[in-house]
Amino acid sequence: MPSFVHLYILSPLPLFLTKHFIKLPTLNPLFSPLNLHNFHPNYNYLHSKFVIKMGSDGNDSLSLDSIRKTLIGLEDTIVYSLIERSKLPLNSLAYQSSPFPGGFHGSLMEFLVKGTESVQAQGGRYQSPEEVPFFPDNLPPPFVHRPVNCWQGLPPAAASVNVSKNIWDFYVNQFLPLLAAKGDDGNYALSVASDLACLQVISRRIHFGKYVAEVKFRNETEAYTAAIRAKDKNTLMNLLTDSKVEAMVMQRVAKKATVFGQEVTLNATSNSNNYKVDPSLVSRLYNEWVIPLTKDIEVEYLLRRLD
Ligand SMILES: O=C(O)C(=O)C[C@]1(C(=O)O)C=C[C@@H](O)C=C1
Repeated sequence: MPSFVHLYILSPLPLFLTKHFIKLPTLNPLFSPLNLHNFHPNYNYLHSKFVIKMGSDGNDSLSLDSIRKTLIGLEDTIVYSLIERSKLPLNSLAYQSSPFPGGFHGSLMEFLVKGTESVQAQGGRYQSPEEVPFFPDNLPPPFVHRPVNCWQGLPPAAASVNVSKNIWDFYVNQFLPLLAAKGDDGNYALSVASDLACLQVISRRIHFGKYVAEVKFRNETEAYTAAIRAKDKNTLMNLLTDSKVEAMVMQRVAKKATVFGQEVTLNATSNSNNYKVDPSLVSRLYNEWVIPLTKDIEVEYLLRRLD
């Protein structure tokens, strides 16, 4: 004997009511726990193991070629971000420590970067090994969890190495005065926003060295294992160094600076050697800081690879 409840469920009435009168709460799919736990995109169900995916960059397998493609893509972003920062003068007041209302003591740059990182951490930014905050202490927990959890496959001790302090120091104290012209136009917050864009992409590029090191370790496990066990930094550095690739990288970034940074005018007689950012400075950035720090990250990663 069908009850009233049965009739109600079987009738089109619930559908009609839900459609027209009852507003179900719509959860942002980013925050839904279903997004996290039902299905793990890095899990290879056929072979029962995690495979490392590279996340947002479109390359989803761990090979030297695919990682180098990502590094090449990041070159573009680095050159564009340098072009943006070079439009503003140095604005050195933004980098000098002073007391702020509310008890904060530091530079305007530190103040703004800490605040931005705190918001970005909540939005789920620092959840993969290539995304490293400059001020990791007391960051709030994320309320967005990235579904493609690309750190799953890297050994946690090795994945946690970072050179953020060195990146910050060379950028603020050595590189920025070469990039930005002397002067002060009062656009402090804008300058720092541009700095942070530069710093974040440079840091991402350098910390991608963790994946490079992982692939190199997998390709030549025996040789790397011996050097790791002997804690032999020099041998590790020699094993991972490819001077030809380094030379190509430096040439390519200089070329990108000439192509992306040329003045575009309708006047055929304009001076085509007037670049927005000096190509030799971009090459120098890579030669003196980006490549050496990437190699440091690779060595540090390898030293902890077997922990
Ligand atoms: O492509 C590699 O094999 C890397 O390790 C990256 C990189 C670089 O930073 O560009 C670093 C070390 C090598 O000597 C060559 C290039």
